[in-house]
Amino acid sequence: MAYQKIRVPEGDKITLENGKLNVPDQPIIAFIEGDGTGPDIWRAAQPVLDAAVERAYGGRRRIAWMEVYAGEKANRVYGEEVWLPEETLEAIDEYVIAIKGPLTTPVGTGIRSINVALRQKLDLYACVRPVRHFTGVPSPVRHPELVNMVVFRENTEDIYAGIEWKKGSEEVKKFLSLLREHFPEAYQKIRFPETSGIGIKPVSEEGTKRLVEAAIQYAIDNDLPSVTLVHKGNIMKFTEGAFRDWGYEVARERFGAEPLDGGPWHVLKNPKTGKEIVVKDVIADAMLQQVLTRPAEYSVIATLNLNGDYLSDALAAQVGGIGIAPGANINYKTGRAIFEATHGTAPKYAGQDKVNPSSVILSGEMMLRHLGWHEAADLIIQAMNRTIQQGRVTYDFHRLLVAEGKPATLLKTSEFGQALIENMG
Ligand SMILES: NC(=O)C1=CN([C@@H]2O[C@H](COP(=O)(O)OP(=O)(O)OC[C@H]3O[C@@H](n4cnc5c(N)ncnc54)[C@H](OP(=O)(O)O)[C@@H]3O)[C@@H](O)[C@H]2O)C=CC1
Ligand SMILES: O=C(O)CCC(=O)C(=O)O
Ligand SMILES: [Mg+2]
Repeated sequence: MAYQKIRVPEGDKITLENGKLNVPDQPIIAFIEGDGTGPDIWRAAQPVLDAAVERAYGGRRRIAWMEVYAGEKANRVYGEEVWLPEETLEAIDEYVIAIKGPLTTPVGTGIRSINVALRQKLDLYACVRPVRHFTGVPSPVRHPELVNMVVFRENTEDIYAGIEWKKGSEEVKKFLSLLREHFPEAYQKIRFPETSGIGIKPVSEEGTKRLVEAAIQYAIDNDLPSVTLVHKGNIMKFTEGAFRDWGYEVARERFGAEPLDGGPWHVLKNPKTGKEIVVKDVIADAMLQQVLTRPAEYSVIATLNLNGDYLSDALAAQVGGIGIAPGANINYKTGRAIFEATHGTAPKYAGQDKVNPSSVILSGEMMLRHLGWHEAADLIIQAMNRTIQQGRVTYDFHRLLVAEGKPATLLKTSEFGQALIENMG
């Protein structure tokens, strides 16, 4: 396809065959630099990913990076108020895999999230956020090494669908009159109808089942002991409660799980190892304390969009903070994916070459594994371990290490990237 502003580099397309990726030696991979600190971290991350590929494959493989635009940079390239150009979506769709920096979303006004729009428009239904501790990373908890979880956050529905109307708007008036006419009892429950904004929370059986299926399959493929469905189903019975019920249903229907001691927990046999995998559920508020008090009991977590957003930042804090929290948005049926850090644009640090690039680098590490380039991914993990153990860290870890009276060398974003490259292989 011919693009207006996107320059397609020399290289080959990743293709999809029966849902499996076909990765050439010089794959074209799209990237979005991001807003705020996005350019700082991407400038540090790209050389690290390139060095890992170069060292793992001795020049036989190379990523051909293709910049695509979204957010503030799209305004500069395409003109004002162009936040997510159609050709950005087309290019990611055509080239299958992308990695991105964070993009700004204003609070209470202005455009809706471009991050969320990318996930929804490309139907990247699973937001996968692994949370693990690297030895030497400072943490506010006493045993961060017990935190080893992977959050599967539903990525396309829930209140992130963006169906909401402002207080006093024509839309809200129309909606309230519809409610008053057809659902008078429900209407009575709205405490202050004249001054309410209204939001809608769609949660579907299809959306839930494909997400929980991906989470259980991940537990099978990675020989993990449990999948926990996290919901607020006591209060929101037909959305979050249904999520739990559909989750157990897919465990039974798709994986042959059976109720454990009469239910509601289930157990299934991992077809690859013969070991048991427990599928359990925990109510979301209790889960936020459980992950602090009994983290070793949780492994894979499957949850709805908002719960997953909260939980992934809270879990990241336990292993050093969102500066080291990677993620991926994946459609497991097609293999299409956008890799991105869990954190946002951290605008107060923009342009200072200061923040931690680990989240986006580890998102790149996830991307390399998704491509099947495990040797390059392993080099990144090895370099991360070495560099952190040398106490060479960015401001976020440095301030915690200093507070603990531990030795540490303060590095800039770019210097941390260089240290990783030095420590590779
Ligand atoms: N996927 C995406 O693109 C996301 C975008 N956003 C957007 O980002 C903007 C800012 O959101 P905000 O709520 O401030 O959250 P951020 O995640 O941007 O920042 C919150 C705090 O987290 C810490 N932090 C963030 N990134 C890093 C990093 N790379 N290294 C070290 N520490 C880091 C900083 O803590 P400290 O102050 O303690 O140093 C920072 O002040 C909003 O517009 C929001 O919508 C938010 C989340 C995800
Ligand atoms: O899109 C945004 O601005 C925030 C998204 C977010 O917090 C997340 O995906 O974790
Ligand atoms: Mg978030």
